[in-house]
Amino acid sequence: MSQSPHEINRLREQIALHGKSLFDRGLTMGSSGNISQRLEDGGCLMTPTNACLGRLDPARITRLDAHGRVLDGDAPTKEHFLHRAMLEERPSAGAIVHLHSTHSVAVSCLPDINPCDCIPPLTAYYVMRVGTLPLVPYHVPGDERLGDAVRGLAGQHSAVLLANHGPVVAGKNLDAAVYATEELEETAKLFLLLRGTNPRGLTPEQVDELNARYPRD
Ligand SMILES: O=C(O)[C@@H](O)C(=O)COP(=O)(O)O
Ligand SMILES: [Zn+2]
Repeated sequence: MSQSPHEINRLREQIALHGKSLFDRGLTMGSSGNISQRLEDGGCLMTPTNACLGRLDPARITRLDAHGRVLDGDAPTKEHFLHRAMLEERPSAGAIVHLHSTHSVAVSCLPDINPCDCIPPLTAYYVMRVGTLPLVPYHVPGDERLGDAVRGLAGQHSAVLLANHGPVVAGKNLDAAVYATEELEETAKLFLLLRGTNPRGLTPEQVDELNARYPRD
């Protein structure tokens, strides 16, 4: 099964619209960040490498087939391994967002975070959208080993934090992936604001109740 050219063009436009919105709000800078969208034929759309998310040309967004071969558009993001790993390990995910959002990156550089879960469950919405957030050990951007490291975690987690780099977040569609990335960034800001105050987070029972009532994709 595959989508019509009209539907694929609509998805390309959605990527460009979300990219501009994220960039305009300072959630990623320069040519940092990348977005992917699963297609029904097993392929996907990805933002091109070195492209500014604020000025994406929908026609130049890369389309890859199910084997990762470029069908059209510019050369894909250097993080194509990472996006493909996340999409392959999370069949329920329709889209992936990676940003260099400042507060999330700041958390990814802290020496004393829990690598199994970098941000505690401070709010209900964070638990509903992100859940647990493991830290992926540092690798050079675009290194295939980043894809392997993400592959090991993506089955269990819809979001991961690349050490000294930034978040990678999956959602059932692009809207959901963007909203979850935004929620992660806001919660990272809260976490940094609250550091040193011993904040009261949600209890394990409260987290369990949220997970039962609002399962993530
Ligand atoms: O941090 C990096 O270099 C990449 O992860 C990134 O954010 C932008 O790379 P491209 O998508 O290849 O431009
Ligand atoms: Zn990056």
